[in-house]
Amino acid sequence: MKIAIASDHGGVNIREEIKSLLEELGLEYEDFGCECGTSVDYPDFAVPVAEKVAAGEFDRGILICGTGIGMSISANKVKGIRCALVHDVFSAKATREHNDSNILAMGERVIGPGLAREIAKTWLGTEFEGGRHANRIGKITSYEDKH
Ligand SMILES: O=C(CO)[C@H](O)[C@H](O)[C@H](O)COP(=O)(O)O
Repeated sequence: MKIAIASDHGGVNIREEIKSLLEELGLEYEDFGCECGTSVDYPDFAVPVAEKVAAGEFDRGILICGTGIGMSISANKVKGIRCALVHDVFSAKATREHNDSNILAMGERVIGPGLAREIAKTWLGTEFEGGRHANRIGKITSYEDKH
C-alpha cells in the first residue's frame, strides 16, 4: 500500500509521528509537505494529495491540520475522495469497514500523537466490508458522476 501524507503548520508533529509508524509498518509513502516554518494554507496541501489518491497514484492519503476539518473539507471536494475526519479508534475502524474512506484526516490541536498513531494503524489495517455499504458508496459515486 502506497500512502500520500501532508499537513499544514498545525499538523507537523503528528505528520512526523505517522511517518515513523509507516516506516515501522514497512509501508511506502511520500511526504507532500508542508515545509512549515511559517503559516500555510491547508487547501494547498489537501487538494494535491486528494488528486493523487483519486488518480490512483497513491492507494490512500493521510492529512493533518489543527482540527483536521479544513483538510477534510478540501479533500472531499475532489471527485472520488472519501476523506474521514477521525479522532477515535472506533471511527477509524468503522470508516474503513463502512465508508471505504481513502483519506484519513486528523487534528493535532484535538488529539495527541499516541492516539493519532493508534487511529492511523487501525485505519490502515482495516478492510472495507462491501455488501450494503458498497450500495451506499455507489449512490455517492453516482451523484458525483451526475454533477
Ligand atoms: O483548517 C483548519 C481548521 O478547520 C486547521 O485547523 C488549520 O490548521 C487552522 O485553521 C490554522 O490556524 P492558524 O491560526 O492559522 O494556525
